[in-house]
Amino acid sequence: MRELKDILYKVSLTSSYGNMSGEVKGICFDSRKVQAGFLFIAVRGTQSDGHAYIAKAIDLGASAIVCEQLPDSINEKITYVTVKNSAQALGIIASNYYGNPSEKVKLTGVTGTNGKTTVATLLYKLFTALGHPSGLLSTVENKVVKEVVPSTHTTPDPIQLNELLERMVKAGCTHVFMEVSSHAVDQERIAGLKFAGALFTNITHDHLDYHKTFENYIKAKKKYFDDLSSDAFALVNADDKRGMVMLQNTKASKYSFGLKKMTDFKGKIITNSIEGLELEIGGKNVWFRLIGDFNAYNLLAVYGAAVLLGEESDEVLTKLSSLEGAVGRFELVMPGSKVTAIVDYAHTPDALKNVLETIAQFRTGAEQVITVVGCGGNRDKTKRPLMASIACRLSDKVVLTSDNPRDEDAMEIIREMQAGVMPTEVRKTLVMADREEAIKTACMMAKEHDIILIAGKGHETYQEIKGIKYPFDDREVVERMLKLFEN
Ligand SMILES: CC(=O)N[C@H]1[C@@H](OP(=O)(O)OP(=O)(O)OC[C@H]2O[C@@H](n3ccc(=O)[nH]c3=O)[C@H](O)[C@@H]2O)O[C@H](CO)[C@@H](O)[C@@H]1O[C@H](C)C(=O)N[C@@H](C)C(=O)N[C@H](CCC(=O)O)C(=O)O
Ligand SMILES: Nc1ncnc2c1ncn2[C@@H]1O[C@H](COP(=O)(O)OP(=O)(O)OP(=O)(O)O)[C@@H](O)[C@H]1O
Ligand SMILES: N[C@H](CCC[C@H](N)C(=O)O)C(=O)O
Ligand SMILES: [Mg+2]
Repeated sequence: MRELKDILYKVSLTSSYGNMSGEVKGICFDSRKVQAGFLFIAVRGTQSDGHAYIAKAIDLGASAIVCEQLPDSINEKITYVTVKNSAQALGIIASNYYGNPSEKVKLTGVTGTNGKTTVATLLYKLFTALGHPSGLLSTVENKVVKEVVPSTHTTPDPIQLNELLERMVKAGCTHVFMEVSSHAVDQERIAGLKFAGALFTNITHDHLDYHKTFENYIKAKKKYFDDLSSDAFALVNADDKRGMVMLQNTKASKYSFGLKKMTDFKGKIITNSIEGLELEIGGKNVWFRLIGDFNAYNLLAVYGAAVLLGEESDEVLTKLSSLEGAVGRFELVMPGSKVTAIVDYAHTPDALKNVLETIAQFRTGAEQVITVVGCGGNRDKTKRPLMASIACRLSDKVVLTSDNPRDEDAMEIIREMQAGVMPTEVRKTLVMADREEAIKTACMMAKEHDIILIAGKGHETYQEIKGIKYPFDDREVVERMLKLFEN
């Protein structure tokens, strides 16, 4: 039996009314999911305010309410608890409700604009290969040892998150690796979690629709490090302008990695080819299967974290050297075809630039680089002209298309992208809002040895248009089109 007062352990209450020893049958922050005997936590969101649904939650059987402000009319049969920040309270409550699972594993979080999925996935694969039952919480999928649990967010809400962590503990996981998005930090989805370690990959332009300014975006990431405990480690990319800023106010032990400065985990690129990367790392030259300079940073982050988690350096490098990255990241479709087709999840200006610059390093110059790219709807609009501009500067032909338009008009998004196309580059662009047609057109235009980059959706198996997720997989579409034009 779980009593309310136990579930509220470590939550700082500003007031309480009613029975604090009642049994809590479940916890919930969405009134639509409340059942009899549940605790409802009213959270202020971006679209609406959970406080407006307290009465509805009680109608559905909620017996206790956590809120920042009491409703005008109080129901004598219900227990009310007020707190300063109910989103933060929700995190702590969810941890308590599921038995504080993050304290029973070594939980390592990865934050940064790009590279979170790659680093978290590599860590999960590495620790599995090293013989540690592990868990993963990522954009692509969640994993409880080998069991796949579909993912809806980069970082799940606190209830899903702690429920998954509890399942991982029960399945015997000793280590868990998770992505920590800036939205999650800002919305307190990770409040109440105990981290053994935290990693910072980089910060570049993204999510200004949500954070409004780049400074706020940096602050959200930094808060993650500010809140770590003194027995955790914080490992940051020293070559990123904001890497050391992340460490400024943390109580955790401070470490850094990089290619340029003197750091705790320093690497050097020896060879960078379409086959992989050779790095000087941990005093050795090691071959890796990942492609592109940016992946040297991801590999160093993984190596550093593994060593800080107590693994033996040589064994880490041996195992890491045989691993592949995450699906939909620089993924070659039908390798060996006449045309090289790459699907990549680049959905920020920096990621797109990195991927196209990587391609530029490998190309001979005789072939064409054809890029198919769009930008997501209901997301940072200021990325749109920048991404189109980068695509044009670094490609021979560009097909501007749709990503996930969500609630926006697909053509309007493309028009905003076109604002970034210089008059001299207009002749190399085509507009084709239908993503399948856009990929088909790229394949039609491609001659032998040409390179097609399909950017933005990576592993996604849907396209979201006006609230409906239609099945769509870049990898499947390009494979079908390549076969169509093979002969
Ligand atoms: C903008 C954003 O991040 N929104 C997230 C947020 O929802 P919200 O603040 O908009 O919620 P709201 O609709 O205003 O509702 C406020 C409160 O009222 C409650 N409510 C609402 C209606 C009702 O009838 N009853 C009721 O109780 C809601 O349950 C909620 O508690 O909190 C919800 C629960 O945690 C999230 O599902 C939701 O993610 C939306 C769907 C989303 O698309 N988020 C994206 C932007 C996101 O989080 N992305 C990051 C990755 C970004 C990256 O790094 O690239 C991620 O971690 O996935
Ligand atoms: N360290 C890095 N630096 C810059 N770009 C990177 C880095 N790692 C990956 N990328 C680029 O960013 C894309 C997304 O990578 P990944 O999925 O690992 O990032 P993410 O941070 O998890 O993204 P999201 O915020 O959507 O969860 C890749 O497809 C690649 O184009
Ligand atoms: N985590 C990112 C993913 C973007 C993927 C891209 N395909 C898009 O839809 O914009 C976001 O939610 O902003
Ligand atoms: Mg991710």
